[in-house]
Amino acid sequence: MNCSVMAPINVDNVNGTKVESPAKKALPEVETDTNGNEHKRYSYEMLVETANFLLSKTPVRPKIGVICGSGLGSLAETITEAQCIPYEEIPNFPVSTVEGHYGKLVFGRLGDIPVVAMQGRFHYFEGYPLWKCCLPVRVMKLLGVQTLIATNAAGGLNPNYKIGDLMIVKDHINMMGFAGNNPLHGPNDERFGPRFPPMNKAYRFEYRKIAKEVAKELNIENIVKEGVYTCLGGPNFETVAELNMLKMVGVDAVGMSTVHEVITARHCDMNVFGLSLITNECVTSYDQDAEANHEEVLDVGRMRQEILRKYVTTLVDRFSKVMKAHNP
Ligand SMILES: O=P(O)(O)O[C@H]1O[C@H](CO)[C@@H](O)[C@H]1O
Ligand SMILES: Nc1nc2[nH]cnc2c(=O)[nH]1
Repeated sequence: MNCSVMAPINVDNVNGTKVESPAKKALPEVETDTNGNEHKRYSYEMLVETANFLLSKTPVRPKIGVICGSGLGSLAETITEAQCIPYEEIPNFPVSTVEGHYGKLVFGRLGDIPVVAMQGRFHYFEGYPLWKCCLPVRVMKLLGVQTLIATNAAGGLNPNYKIGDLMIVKDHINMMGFAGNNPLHGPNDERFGPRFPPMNKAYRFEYRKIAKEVAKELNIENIVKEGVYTCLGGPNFETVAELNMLKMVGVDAVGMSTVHEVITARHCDMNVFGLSLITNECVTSYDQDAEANHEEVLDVGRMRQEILRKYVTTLVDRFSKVMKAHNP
């Protein structure tokens, strides 16, 4: 057998000289996506520059970050003492291209709690590699954010879900990851997290419990469900056969985001809460006439904006109490 021996990572060799990590040498500077667009890989130092830029623009030191899903940008309008920074002005940041995503970072307070909200996220179907879609999550980490609340609009696959329901994300299935597309693909930077992060506790149990209690307090428990989310690459909505396959493997709601953001957040040890707004019913039979469309997604976001604002503001308050209890 002809075995080649790999150089060990960052250890002295027998001659006492430093051996370089092969991973460091393999770092591709530029990645070309399937549309032929080039995306320059960022370094840790570039994200520190981004975070420092943001810290120089605002006195807010957020501990909780919120990602507003499609049509859910109004969540950020509840933020008081708000300072908005358009993505175009932020060094190294991508820009939003989807209707219903404004493309601003909003710093301020939800209740008493200092927060930062992404009014607009980045999706794979816009042409961004997954690692670039998740760049803001790492920037949030560098800003001091400990808890990420990721919201999204999603199609309801579970037959018990109705349009306008809210789904606490219990878990996800990383369908794109099955095909090798993962935001952590490529060289690992240990300053963010480990090479092989666990993912079995992706959505914090304590937060899910609180979210169910708060739903009762706010008298919205009849519309609050809990289930499994999956993200597909999009931008097309799913075929009947695809949806039936996803149903069989235990998916309750389908979208085109969130999973990679949550993986990135867990990799850098942020606590995560996920919330889906069920904006449309997934069509799982050839007899149904309905067709999914983005206008309906945005309309349902508008319809639920008041409830969502109240729910998320209360959750931020409760989560911050838990955070203080853990880190007095
Ligand atoms: O996941 P968010 O950003 O909420 O948006 C969801 O809604 C859009 C489709 O209407 C897709 O972008 C899908 O991902
Ligand atoms: N993939 C997908 N994303 C959505 N976002 C909102 N609704 C849907 C849906 O039905 N499917």
